[in-house]
Amino acid sequence: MSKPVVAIVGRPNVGKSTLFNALAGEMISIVKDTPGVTRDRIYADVTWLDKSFTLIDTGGIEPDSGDIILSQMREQAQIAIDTADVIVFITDVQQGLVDSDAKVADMLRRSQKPVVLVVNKVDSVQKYMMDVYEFYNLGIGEPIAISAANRTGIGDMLDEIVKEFPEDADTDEDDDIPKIAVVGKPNVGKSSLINKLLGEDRVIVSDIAGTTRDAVDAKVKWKDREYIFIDTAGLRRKGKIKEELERYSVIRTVTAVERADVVVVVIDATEGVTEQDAKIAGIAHERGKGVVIAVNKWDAVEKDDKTIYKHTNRIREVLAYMPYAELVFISAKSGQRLPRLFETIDAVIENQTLRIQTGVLNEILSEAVAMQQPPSDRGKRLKIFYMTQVGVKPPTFVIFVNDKELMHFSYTRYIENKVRDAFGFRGTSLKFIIRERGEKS
Ligand SMILES: Nc1nc2c(ncn2[C@@H]2O[C@H](COP(=O)(O)OP(=O)(O)OP(=O)(O)O)[C@@H](O)[C@H]2O)c(=O)[nH]1
Ligand SMILES: Nc1nc2c(ncn2[C@@H]2O[C@H](COP(=O)(O)OP(=O)(O)OP(=O)(O)O)[C@@H](O)[C@H]2O)c(=O)[nH]1
Repeated sequence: MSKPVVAIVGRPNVGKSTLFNALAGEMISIVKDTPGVTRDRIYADVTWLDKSFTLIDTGGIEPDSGDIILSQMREQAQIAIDTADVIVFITDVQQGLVDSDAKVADMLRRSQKPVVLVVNKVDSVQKYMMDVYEFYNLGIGEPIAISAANRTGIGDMLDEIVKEFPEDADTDEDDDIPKIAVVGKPNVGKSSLINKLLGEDRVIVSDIAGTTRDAVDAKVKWKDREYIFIDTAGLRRKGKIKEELERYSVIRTVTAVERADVVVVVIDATEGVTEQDAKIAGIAHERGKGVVIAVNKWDAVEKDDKTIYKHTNRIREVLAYMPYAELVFISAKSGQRLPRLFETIDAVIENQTLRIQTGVLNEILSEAVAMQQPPSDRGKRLKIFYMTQVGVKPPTFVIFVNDKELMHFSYTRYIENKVRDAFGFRGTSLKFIIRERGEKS
């Protein structure tokens, strides 16, 4: 099941960043070791009780004349309507209810998306509670009073948010069909790839209306197997400044990746791999998705017998945090090696759901421990009791030890490599959880 997406919408200065940081700072579990992934306030992974979601900030409004603010708020709200499962509309009790709030509330109400109305800066309940009731007039439900700065009311707000999540997002009738997100920088050939897949005889089927306004999911059949391709191309929205465009395309990439089983990161061979490619691939890595790097426009590269090695090495270097990623050199234009792309996607799907028996895992583990002694600290040596696989997508393992503090990142990496040597797991990240024996799961 893909994680729900929650978007924050609100006027400038109502406290969106403060709220975002409060949520992102304390309750998120992020993988911090992905180089090349800058974390600004565009998105964060939040966990509340037993629920996780992706929080996005559609932000980026310049405080300016009233008219511009309103039009930008509409734009922001539209992005939220397009991409989110739940919208958090945040207002400010100290500024009071203003006209643009009412207009945006109308828009949100018409979208029929679940909306949680939040009134911020209620630093004192006594002082402001009467003013909070005024926000009922927006007609989008009961206002929840919070103070983002003091971190009060946040739990109640999160309760309301998670209540709105779809019971089980698996109600989709296409749910057994693997979902493949095609992501990448502008102009790398994402649309060309999807068009090629749809255009050839062996691949047509239908277009199904996507969940979002301008993303179209395409159902593709290849060798009797169906796939749903999630297209993120054509993210250019007219008349937008560069920064805003970037934010929008990050949001769209994150939400597409969230829905996908496997992510095809398209890069442009004629340009070579860049930091921006690393950032985009990092979004898939952090979310534990299957990853295939499609090196496109291979037809346009002048080649000698070393070209492919040079490209491979360079990509491995820039994407060093995901050595497991599969590489395929393709041409969306000529269709070259598209069959190979499908074969690779199939293999990655299989690896994402591969389960290894505990007995077999522990044979690998004892061999690994015998070959390289676990680390020790101040006379105390790490003891590894056993390991077991507890999940898939991505394959997740728990290693039971005597003392968590003694388990170094490098030793976990060593065990990961041994597991990979034995079982491959190409194309998928692996997750390791270290637990002390006796600790509850
Ligand atoms: N009194 C009070 N002030 C708050 C609270 N939350 C945020 N603020 C203040 O409100 C101001 C705006 O907060 P931000 O979080 O930057 O607001 P924003 O909505 O992200 O603003 P933009 O980036 O312009 O869209 C800052 O000075 C915050 O310190 C609160 O709960 N109480
Ligand atoms: N030589 C060559 N050119 C290609 C190939 N694939 C795409 N192109 C060209 O690259 C340009 C961009 O292709 P698009 O498919 O529009 O790229 P995109 O990633 O969808 O771009 P956005 O919509 O901006 O995100 C076009 O001029 C294509 O003709 C390829 O395999 N070989």
